[in-house]
Amino acid sequence: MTELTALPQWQHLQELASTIDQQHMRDWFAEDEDRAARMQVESCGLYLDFSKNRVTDEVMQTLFSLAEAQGLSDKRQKMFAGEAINTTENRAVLHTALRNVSDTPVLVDGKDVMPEVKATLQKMESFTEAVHSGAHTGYTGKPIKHVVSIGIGGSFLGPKIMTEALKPFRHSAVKVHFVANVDGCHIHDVLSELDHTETLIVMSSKSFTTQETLQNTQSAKAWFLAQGGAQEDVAKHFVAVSSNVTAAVSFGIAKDNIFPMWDWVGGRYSLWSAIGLPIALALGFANFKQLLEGAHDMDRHFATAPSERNLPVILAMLGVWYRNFFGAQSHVLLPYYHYLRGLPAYVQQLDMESNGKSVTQSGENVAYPTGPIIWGSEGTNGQHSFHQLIHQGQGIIPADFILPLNVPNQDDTHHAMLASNCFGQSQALMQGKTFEECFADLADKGLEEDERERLARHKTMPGNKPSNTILFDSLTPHTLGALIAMYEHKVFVQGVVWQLNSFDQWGVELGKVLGDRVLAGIHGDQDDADFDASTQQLIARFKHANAPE
Ligand SMILES: O=P(O)(O)OC[C@H]1O[C@](O)(CO)[C@@H](O)[C@@H]1O
Repeated sequence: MTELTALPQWQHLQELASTIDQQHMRDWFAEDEDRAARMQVESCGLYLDFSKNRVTDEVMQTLFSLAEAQGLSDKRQKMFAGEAINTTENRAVLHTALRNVSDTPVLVDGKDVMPEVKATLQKMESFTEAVHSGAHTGYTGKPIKHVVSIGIGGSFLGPKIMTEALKPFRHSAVKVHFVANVDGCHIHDVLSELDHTETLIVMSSKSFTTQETLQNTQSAKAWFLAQGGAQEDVAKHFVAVSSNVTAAVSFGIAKDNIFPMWDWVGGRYSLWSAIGLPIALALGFANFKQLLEGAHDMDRHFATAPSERNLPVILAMLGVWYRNFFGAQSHVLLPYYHYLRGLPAYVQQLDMESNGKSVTQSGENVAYPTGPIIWGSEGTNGQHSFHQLIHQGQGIIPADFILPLNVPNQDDTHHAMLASNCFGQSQALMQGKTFEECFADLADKGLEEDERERLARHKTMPGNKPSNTILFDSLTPHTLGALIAMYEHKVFVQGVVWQLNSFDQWGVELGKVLGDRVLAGIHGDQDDADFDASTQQLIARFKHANAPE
């Protein structure tokens, strides 16, 4: 395959970028009254206005052509077809099969995986209904009122953030709590509020080897027993989701209480699998199903829409444009909806664990920037904090503004203000305010000319800062499914362009191994000489502070 940077499309984009760097979006809007109408797309309940980007039609066409030159159509087809595109782990990548609500079979190594997927969904549905109806009780016969979901990374962020985002859809029978960190404060705080006879623990770990999740589950079990539960009562209160059924059984989870998943589901793509059980318990299975259906709609859109109308492809290629041709180091997500406040953290794992890589599929060092830093928080809070840097700081930070047009349980006053802030911010980022405008504004302040000039320089807003605006009618499970799947496919497209394997995460392994060794060092089971001088010093301080009196 031709080196990415040697492709004619890449070279052409470089030329276009140097011209566009001299132009201002403000002028484009003034000169081209069709711009906004042309640069908008709507599908799966999501509306995208991408007109406030530093792109022309020619740039967009060249970006789409670059994606094709990198094999987008072929690789997308391979992903949906269950080919082993995760080449370092020799695995298929089939989160799309988990939400395949059609009757189409999906083959992995010649075997249709859909019967297993459907059987697991059925098991989730029956269990959720049994908990909600009170058919599944705790060991004293009391109904389950609290669910504690224990898991980390993809076994935590998806369930937690989807449950939070869909708060208006919550089922009244149970309240779901989440524990991820091995920091004991978290599990202690959650469990200390609960009655063990009414509590169900859902332990979620694809690998069943993750230190944090194993330890938190052990602590939860110790709590359950200390509160008066007996070993034979554990089965009524502990279930697990894992692809490692053998390890789950030897840990002590009853076989019937294990919800399976498969190695072709990546952790950060797993909320659609049984990892979504806490979502179903929190919202009811029908709402979980709607989430899957929304994602499936986005899958169909991604697979079939031409690039010009394809939401994930457009977003991905705009990201490539800024990352590779304008030096953008990060991308900010700005959900203007309190319940969607967790979205930046969700997309952060999705994007940064997928494309935070410097070696191509074939093992060569990349010669261009890859995955950006993803960050952000809910509007309007960010406006009174970090937006300053987006407006007047150096470089560009492309932004996604995300807003539901309708919200539940609110009067219109708040929502109109929220929307006006959202639209006002993207407008300010785009148009800015010139030195001359700022200077004129200071005319009647009674200032000396040089003071007016000095202040106007500080007040000048460069503008020309890019953003997308994503709107939807209201945040239903269906819309949320489509929104999350859109970001998943955006990450996929960027991985294709950058020639990365977006589905492994070797970068997290060394820290785990060394962390285990340090733990052995703390317990005195590992020789000090095995650590560098700094680490020895830190361990010594920790041991000293925790030494028995
Ligand atoms: O579900 P598991 O196997 O416990 O893994 C949890 C998380 O840990 C990671 O492997 C990274 O450490 C993530 O990719 C994953 O989502």
